[in-house]
Amino acid sequence: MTDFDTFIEGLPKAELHLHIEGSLEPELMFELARRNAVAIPFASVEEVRAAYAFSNLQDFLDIYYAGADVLRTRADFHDLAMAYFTRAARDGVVHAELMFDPQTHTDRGMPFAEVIEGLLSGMRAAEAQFGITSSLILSFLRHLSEEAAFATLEMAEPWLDRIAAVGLDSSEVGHPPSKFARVFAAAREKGLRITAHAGEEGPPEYVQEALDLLKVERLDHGNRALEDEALVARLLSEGMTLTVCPLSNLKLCVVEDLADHPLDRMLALGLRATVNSDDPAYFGGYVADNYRAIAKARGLSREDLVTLARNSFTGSFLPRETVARHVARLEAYAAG
Ligand SMILES: Nc1ncnc2[nH]cnc12
Ligand SMILES: [Zn+2]
Repeated sequence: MTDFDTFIEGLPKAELHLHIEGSLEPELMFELARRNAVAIPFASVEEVRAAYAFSNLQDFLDIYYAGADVLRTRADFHDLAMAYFTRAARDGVVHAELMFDPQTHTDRGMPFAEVIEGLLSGMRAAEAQFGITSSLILSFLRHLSEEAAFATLEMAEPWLDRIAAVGLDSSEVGHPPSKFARVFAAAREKGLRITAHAGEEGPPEYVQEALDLLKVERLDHGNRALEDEALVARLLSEGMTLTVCPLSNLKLCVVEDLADHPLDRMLALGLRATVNSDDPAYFGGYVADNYRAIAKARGLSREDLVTLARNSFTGSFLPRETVARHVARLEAYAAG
């Protein structure tokens, strides 16, 4: 490992864009399939990995939702979360804001309580074992209806003090943020923070809608915002954080090659970009792999990496004082 790799792994960082269901490694998928007597259409871990060749977001989502079917109990969600934190600890993650998709589970008969209590239990165990703090982002599936999103928000009511934010994910094109304006207004009224996927495959207009109608406090992906100069100016003036996912962008063909990735252009423009893994079990890398891959592809400097890590704290939903503490520790690390 080079000094640069060691520097990346040791860099204290927050992960702000991670779908916990997307951290289900094929090995754990097989273990859970066996434990829960669920049939899966693959003979081996290698066969599962070979199936992970995607030409767009929908290709991936089809296999991602199918994979989640092995998750059947509270213990499964605990184990899933702990597997992620165990891996993230090695990558210098000190805080993670986990997205979860309740509808993927409640729609196949799992009680919301089992899902969230399993995750919360894994999050407590990770804090005790690794010192990693975390929070939850309840993500609505945008290919489903507004009514279904409202029902999910209602299910979450008893746990609202343990949910930091709501998000919006799944198939973007054809499901603009405007479809969920009323649900997000209700979530804001309940004191939840707001984020949403926009501009991954969808046009700049979807980013505009996420800002105007959902009132997002940060933007998941946001790549296509770069197509609109006025929108970039607005993101700059609002100090918006973008949760960028380089390996995801490569695997879902948002970019053809990492050498074409716009991350350093975002930084040069002054946008508050961060680096994240999105669905690491499906895209071939956890957060430090993403830092390494994009640093190599775009020739990022140590200073750029420190900026990315700093943005991960300032863009988090943590209280100001906690952010300041993390940033001070990061600056001390960067100073050597
Ligand atoms: N990259 C992504 N975009 C939209 N929805 C998702 N769900 C999980 N990963 C996603
Ligand atoms: Zn995502």
